[in-house]
Amino acid sequence: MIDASPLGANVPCPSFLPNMNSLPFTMENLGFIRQFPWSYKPNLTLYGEEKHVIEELKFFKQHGGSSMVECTIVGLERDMNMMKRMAEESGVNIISGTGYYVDAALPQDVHSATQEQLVSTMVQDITKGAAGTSTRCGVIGEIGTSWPVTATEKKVLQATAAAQTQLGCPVIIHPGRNKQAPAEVIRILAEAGGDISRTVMSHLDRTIYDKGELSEFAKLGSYLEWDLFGIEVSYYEQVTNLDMPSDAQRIQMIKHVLDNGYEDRVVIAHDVHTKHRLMHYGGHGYSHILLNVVPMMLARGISQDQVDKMLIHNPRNWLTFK
Ligand SMILES: CCC(=O)NCCS(=O)(=O)O
Repeated sequence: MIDASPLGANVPCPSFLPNMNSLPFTMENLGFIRQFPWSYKPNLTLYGEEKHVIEELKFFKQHGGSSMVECTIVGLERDMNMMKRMAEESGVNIISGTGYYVDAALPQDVHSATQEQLVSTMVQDITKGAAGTSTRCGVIGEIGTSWPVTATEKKVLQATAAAQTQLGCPVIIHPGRNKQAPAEVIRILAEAGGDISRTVMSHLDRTIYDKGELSEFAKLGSYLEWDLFGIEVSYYEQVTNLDMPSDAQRIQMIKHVLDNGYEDRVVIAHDVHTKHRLMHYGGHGYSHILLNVVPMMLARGISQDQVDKMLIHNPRNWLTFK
């Protein structure tokens, strides 16, 4: 469950629709919302949508889904009690994240905290329970970083590496929107003693567009994640001179790394953080990969064995504490 308002902070309404935020979420406005999802503030929270999220998790389970990694952390309005309820009611395992989102979304107490305090909170969230509950997190992240990485984000990355060293836990990173960002984050984590082989670099869809550069990044040894499956609009509001790839292009990039021997390193996801991607609002929901993407992959020369690695074995290995 997420409030992704930080993603809308610097995204203006389209010039021909300056009052977009006052529009109701209706079928006639759905075209605008799909084109400008981060401009439309009512789209940026899933709070109030619990009933639909639970129904859609049940649908995911009916179609073979069993677990979901839920990366809502400090800065994105995590609610541990709600996630527990959703897991219990839907029957889907929810693996919840601890940690800190991008600098601009963080409360002042995170900026002023010491690295040791951040480590202690993340370790506590995983070993005892998070946010005053007895519900424990199972992963650190997605840790938010910008480009360039800010001082607070560097402190958080160093704290993440220290917590990971203590616990042997999985980590997932949100890189800044620049092709150099993933390697820079890996460098900071590695220098702080982090285990890169147990770290997922997310959002590669909108970060590394070139196959050669992707091959270079893959050599650094992290898991490689394409997690914006289902976003099928090429206009990327966050960086308007970059294209958001289609599912077909995501699959081409994944096939490239699989063909280069990285089949134990690829993971995929939907990163549902807006209303318009829920089935209730005309979106693809949590089952798009299982229902639509896997058949496309198989038709494009990716084997069932490789699909099973991406959907079962690689996530299982990543999520297992060492
Ligand atoms: C809140 C989840 C998130 O940050 N997703 C990535 C969105 S984008 O940076 O790729 O636009």
